[in-house]
Amino acid sequence: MKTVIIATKNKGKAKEFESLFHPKGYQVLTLLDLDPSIDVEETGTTFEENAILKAEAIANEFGRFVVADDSGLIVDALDGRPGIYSARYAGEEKNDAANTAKVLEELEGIPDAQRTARFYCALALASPNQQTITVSGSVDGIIAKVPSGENGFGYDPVFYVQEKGKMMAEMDSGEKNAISHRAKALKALEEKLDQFIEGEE
Ligand SMILES: O=P(O)(O)OP(=O)(O)OP(=O)(O)OC[C@H]1O[C@@H](n2cnc3c(O)ncnc32)[C@H](O)[C@@H]1O
Ligand SMILES: [Mg+2]
Repeated sequence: MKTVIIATKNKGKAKEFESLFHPKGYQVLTLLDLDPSIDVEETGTTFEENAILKAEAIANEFGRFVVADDSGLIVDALDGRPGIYSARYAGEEKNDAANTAKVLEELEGIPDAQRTARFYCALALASPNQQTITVSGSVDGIIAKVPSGENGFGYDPVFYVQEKGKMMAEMDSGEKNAISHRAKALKALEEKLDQFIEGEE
């Protein structure tokens, strides 16, 4: 079986990449499998820059091609926050519930019409031998007032997707993968992946 390395330590992302890559015939390995002690500093100012930093560092570490994901929640009423700081919004411990609570608190008193947001995902594909490629995807939503749903991760329990009439965390993985920012970015990457892998051989 073909293997793809994803430069992530986020369990929620890892699960989604598995369900997205398995049907394409790839086994997924993440830093959680390979070496959880590796930590790449996310010093970029955009999702793309951070995805490139992670992908290139891990590609150089393992000497082969790697995909990295940098993603987050962009809330219009918060001037785009938490944005690239989504993982650590409420502190270094990267607590999903605390991050979500902080966003809800900051949006207190803001009516539904002004609670518009989107998830954004930048993917970088890097290798020691080739020029790095980036792609992106996004999905629009509204920040709910009360969390609901057990599925997914991160801000999914407060991200209401109007076209589906439910919260992201109320969708099963198939439903989320049909509309998510990550799935859209991966679709864009898919078109370039085969050619990139040929360049490796
Ligand atoms: O850097 P890696 O190791 O990949 O893991 P991370 O959790 O630090 O990942 P990011 O730096 O890309 O930060 C992304 C954060 O944005 C949020 N996020 C991204 N995608 C999401 C999704 O599909 N559903 C809910 N929240 C999401 C969530 O809080 C993530 O922790
Ligand atoms: Mg991170």
